[in-house]
Amino acid sequence: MEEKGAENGVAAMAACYQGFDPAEYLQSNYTPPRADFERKDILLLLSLSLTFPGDGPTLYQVMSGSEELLQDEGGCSLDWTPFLQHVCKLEGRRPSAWTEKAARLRQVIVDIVPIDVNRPQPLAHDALPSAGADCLVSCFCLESAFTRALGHIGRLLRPGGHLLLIGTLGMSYYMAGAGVKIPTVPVNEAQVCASLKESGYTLIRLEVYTLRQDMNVGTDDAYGVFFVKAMKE
Ligand SMILES: C[S@@+](CC[C@H](N)C(=O)[O-])C[C@H]1O[C@@H](n2cnc3c(N)ncnc32)[C@H](O)[C@@H]1O
Repeated sequence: MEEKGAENGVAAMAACYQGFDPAEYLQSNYTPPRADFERKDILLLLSLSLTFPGDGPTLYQVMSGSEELLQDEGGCSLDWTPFLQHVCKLEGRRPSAWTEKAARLRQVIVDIVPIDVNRPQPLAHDALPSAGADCLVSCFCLESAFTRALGHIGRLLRPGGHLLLIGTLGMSYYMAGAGVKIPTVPVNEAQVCASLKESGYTLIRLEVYTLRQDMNVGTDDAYGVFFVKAMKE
């Protein structure tokens, strides 16, 4: 009975995501006031970047981890150039190095594979080396089933491997397109820590950023963002 309920929940969520509009999502979350390179307090959001589960339409995660792409091969509307330039700056490179970084990104992203964090085995069994990945990076993707999803993605990591996680605090929904309201599980800092522990991770570092009033753009009800570095036990 419980299993059937969970299956229905997953199916309902999958139906919601049919309406996910990448252009709207990027406009709401990756343009000012939420992404503003003039403001020092927001830049933290971009400085912890590397990738993995549920990247969706965004690329900022992979810019530092390897060294987006570019406008518009997939019909995506956001110009990632300022993000690339900013990551170069954070890394101490000259801003003009962004073109090299973009080229390198194209080289090192070898594949994009489907993942479903609701499944105990989220990736196809041969998508990763059998020992597991050294590092997983997940940004704003586990909110639909936080603790369960944390446990599932942990199976992709080798023991001693690292998890870099970014997520929202207190968010019960977000708008992913006109009229597309996606329900999420609101968590607070204590719940994040407890879920990590329950799922077999050792917390190394937790940072919290409280969203400023002007960053409430009406597309979700989050009060903050957390950044976690953790190790799989
Ligand atoms: C809020 S968006 C985050 C997009 C992007 N990672 C970012 O940092 O802005 C949520 C993402 O979670 C992905 N997602 C939703 N359900 C998922 C699931 N069961 N497994 C993996 N990813 C999922 C969606 O495709 C979407 O890209």
